[in-house]
Formats: sequence, C-alpha cells, structure tokens
Amino acid sequence: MTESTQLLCCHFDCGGQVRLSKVAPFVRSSLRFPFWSSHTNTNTKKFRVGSVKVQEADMNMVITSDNKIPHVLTVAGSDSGAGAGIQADLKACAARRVYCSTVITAVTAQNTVGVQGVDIVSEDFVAEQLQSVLSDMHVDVVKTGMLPSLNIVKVLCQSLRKFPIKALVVDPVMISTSGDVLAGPSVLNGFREELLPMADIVTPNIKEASVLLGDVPLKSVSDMRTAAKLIHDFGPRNVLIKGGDLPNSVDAIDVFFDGEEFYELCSLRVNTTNTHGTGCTLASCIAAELAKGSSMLSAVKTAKHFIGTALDYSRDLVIGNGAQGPFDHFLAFKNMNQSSSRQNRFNPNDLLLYAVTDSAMNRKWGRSIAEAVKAAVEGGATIVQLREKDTETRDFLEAAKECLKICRSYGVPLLINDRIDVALACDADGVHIGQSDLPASLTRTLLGPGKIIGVSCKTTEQAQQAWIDGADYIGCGGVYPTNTKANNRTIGLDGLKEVSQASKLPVVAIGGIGLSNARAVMEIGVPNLKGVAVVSALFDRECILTETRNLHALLSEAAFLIQ
Ligand SMILES: Cc1ncc(COP(=O)(O)OP(=O)(O)O)c(N)n1
Ligand SMILES: Cc1ncsc1CCOP(=O)(O)O
Ligand SMILES: [Mg+2]
Repeated sequence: MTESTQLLCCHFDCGGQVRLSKVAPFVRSSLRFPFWSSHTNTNTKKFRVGSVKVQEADMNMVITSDNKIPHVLTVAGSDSGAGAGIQADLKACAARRVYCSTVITAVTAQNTVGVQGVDIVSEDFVAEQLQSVLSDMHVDVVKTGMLPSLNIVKVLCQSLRKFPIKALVVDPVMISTSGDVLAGPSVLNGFREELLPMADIVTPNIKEASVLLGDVPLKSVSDMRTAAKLIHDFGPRNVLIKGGDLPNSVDAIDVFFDGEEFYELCSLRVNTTNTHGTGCTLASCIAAELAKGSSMLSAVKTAKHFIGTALDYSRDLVIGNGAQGPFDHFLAFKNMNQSSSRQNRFNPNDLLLYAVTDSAMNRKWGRSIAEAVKAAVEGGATIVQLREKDTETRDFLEAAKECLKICRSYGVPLLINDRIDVALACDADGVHIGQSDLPASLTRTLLGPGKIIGVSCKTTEQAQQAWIDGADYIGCGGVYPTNTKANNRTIGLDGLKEVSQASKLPVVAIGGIGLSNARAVMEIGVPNLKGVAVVSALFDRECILTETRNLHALLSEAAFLIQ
C-alpha cells in the first residue's frame, strides 16, 4: 500500500490551486504570463525537458530581503525506508533550497520490498500538527501526499481555510504500483468535493487520474488530455497527469493543462529501477519552486528536469534488496560550487538596464573588461552580458571570473554572449545566444534548469520557438540602426512590439538605444517588455558610471510611469 511505491510509477500528482486571489503577488505576477496568447485549446505545446547531468549552483537556502525563507509544508505519510513520503519531501525541498515543515498523516513500515504496515494518525492529531505549524510559521505552499482518511482531508481543508497560503499542491496518493488502494471511495469524494477545488495543481499518475474519474481507462496521450480536462472540472487550477506508466512510450510524457492550454512535457525515460519516491519528489519540487515565486508551468518544468537528473545520477545506486530502490536527491549537486552562486535564478525585472560589453570599445578607451563592468554595475546596470567577440578564450575566461566576483558582490546576474563553454567554465549565471549560435533547446540541456538563457529574436516564430526551447527571455532588435553590430537588420518599434506580443517571455530591446530614445522604447505599451540592452551608450563613452546612472534613472522613471 505504499505511498512510495505508488509514487514511483506516476510522478506528478494533483495539486490544488488556491484561487488567484489567494496567490501572493509574486506568484500572481508570474502566473499572469500566458504563453502564446494566440493559441487555442486545441493546440498542444510540446517541449522537451532535458535529463542530463546538471550542476546546480547553490545549496544555501533562498533567503528573501526580509530574511524569510520560502517555506513548504508537506502533509503526508512517513516512509521508514525514506524513499518516498515525508522523507522524500524533506530531501526534495532541501535540494531545491527551501524550508520544509511536516505534518504526518500516517506512519508506514516499508522498505524497498514493499509496505509491511501502516498506522494512520488520528485526525485530531493531524489537526494539532497543522495548528502548530500554521499558527506559528509563515508557510508559502502546502503540498499534500498520503491523506488516508476522509476526516484527515476535512481537517486539512479546514486549516487551509483558516490559514491562507499562496499555493496548494495536491499529489493525490491513492493507489500503489502493486494496485493497493490507499484512499477509499470516501477519501475520493473528499478530494473531488473539498480538496481539489482549493488546489493550484493536482498531479495524478495515470492510475490515479483513472480512479479520480471513476475508473476510466487511460491508454494514450490523447486519453491523458481528456482526463486532464475532466479533472480540471473538479476545480483545481492546473492539472498535471504523469505518463510514466503509459505503455509503449519511449519518452516519459506528462500532460499539463492550465484550464486553457495543453502542454506535453517529454523527457527521456531513465533506465533504472531506483524510482521509489519520484511522485512525492516531483510534487515537492513544484511546491518548492512555487514558494520561490516561479510560475506554475516553469515550476513543473523545473521539477520534471530535477527528477530526470536525480534519476540519471542514481541509476546504479544500490539501497535495499527490493525491486524499486530510492534515488539520491543530492547526487545531482555533487560538483556544485556553493560559495559563488546567486540565490535567485532569474527575475525578469533584472532586464531593466542590461549592459553589454564590447572589447573594441574597451580597447579604444583603455579599459579592462572588469573595469568596465565594475563601473556599469556601480552605475546601476541590472544585468551584465560579456560580449567579447575578439578576446582569446583563456583571457575571456579569466576576465569572466573577475567580472563574476564583481557582479555577485552587487547581486547582479552575469551572462556570457555565445560562449556556453566559457559560461560553464566560470559558472556564470547564464548565456545570451543568437539564432546562429547553439540551439536554445540544446543550450538548456547543457546548462540545466538553473541558468538564465536569453535568445535573440527578430520574428514572432523565433519568439515562440524560444519559449518552447526553454529560454528565459528574448533579446529583440536591432530596434534602431547601430554601428556596434554589422549587417544587423533593423526592426523598429513596430517589430519590437510584434515580437514581444507573440511571446509572453520577458523581452529586452536592443540596438541603437540610449538616453535619447530609451523612453520611447519603454513606452510601446507591451507589458512583457522589461528593459533595454545597451552597448555603445554605456561603453563607448568617457564615463561609464555617469552614463549608466543617467540611463538607470531614466529607465526607472519610465518603468514606474508605465506600470
Ligand atoms: C540582450 C541581447 N540581445 C540580442 C543580442 C544579439 O545576440 P546575437 O544575435 O547572438 O548577436 P551577437 O551579440 O552574438 O553578435 C545580444 N547580444 N544581447
Ligand atoms: C548585439 C546587438 N544585437 C542587436 S543590435 C546589437 C548591438 C547593440 O549595440 P548598441 O547598443 O551600441 O546599438
Ligand atoms: Mg550570438
């Protein structure tokens, strides 16, 4: 009857959603981005979630400016073998760098062979645990796992009504891989009638989706889409059906439905039996990313990538003698460099004043790259890109390391233009790539989910592809004519507007922009245009510091006025 065994075959479970009004501003603003506004319900976006070895950068907790740590409360069962349940949730949240508190609903005696016993915690004591945590601690997101009785579902719902949270992730643990029913018909009614209507996301596997719908068989991706829509009708804001158990599929395909659009998330099936606890881990990762402020789809993609990476690292691990072993949540981070990384991955508002260096300009003014970067970040640059077209690789790497130290000390992200190798070698925060560089999808696979990827786009098709490929932002231009980049077609403000409107990825405008025209760019009236990227207006000037300060002041005012 194990929650854990059950978890391995699926991996996303239902998560309810708190209604938008309950979602904290930072979550709400990211949810505001639909993806392609022109798409209809009949379209399905497909994208690939990489499953390669990833070096995550940071094991420190993500601490906000007011000293709060994103906080997930898991309400689930204990797994003595520590592969699934509460123990998996704790490990997943630690690996995703958020705090995790726990309310235990059942204690199971289990190992890699199976479940030997279950002791259900009384609903009164579940209520007491909920009260203890929620009355004292600031919980961002609640994630649920094994809820073994209807009364436990009811006390949970009561607590959620009493203590509003930002998001609710429901992993509808109902049935084990071996077919054991973990939640009877009355619990099912509790899910359908009380919990799911409160959920931001519900993450059933195929069997659970089938049970939720009254034992309707699901045999294909098309069935999964139909099921996602029907489960959405129970009230959760988003549905993720995990297709890990789908027969005859080379890929692990999950179907995500946000009430309007379907998305198919594909990843290579990892050939391992160490899959015990993937469902719990996936739901906890989603909860962790939501707690950090991610949009829902982005949280789901990151979580799926995390699972793929952890399974890949743990494929040959031997823990226990049973058929399905646990995996290691932390192996994926074995090479990480703790001290140097940024705490948050990407904030679109960082695009406001995007400083792009130029080696020829630095030579002309007799500056090193690091001197130029230091002046720019002191002046208020909110993100920096090293665009060193004619610097020797070895010198580029050394300069990048120096610039990274400077940028980290100011909390400013540093990206590398074109050179993914250099970005990886110095552990930069990400890269900016163009249409003739390595494809963005491959770049995402190489860099993993934790790095920032910007893609240059001049057309609406390129903008849509950038989203599919897993980019974080679009660099759009040249808006005005420029001498900095040869043979670069100018698209004007109209082109900028058209491209920006085609994708709700955040956009930064580039090309011929400076003090005289930055306001006009910012005023095109497209909410996802977040700032301007400039080269010569900062770096082909006598005093970088002054120019950056002036442009920053202008942009801050423009951003404030158009809010
Ligand atoms: C923010 C930003 N946007 C666009 C570009 C241009 O990139 P790309 O098209 O790859 O051209 P090069 O910069 O490599 O010449 C950019 N660098 N930054
Ligand atoms: C790299 C790049 N990509 C499009 S235009 C451009 C150059 C922008 O430089 P400047 O800000 O000096 O016009
Ligand atoms: Mg390029």
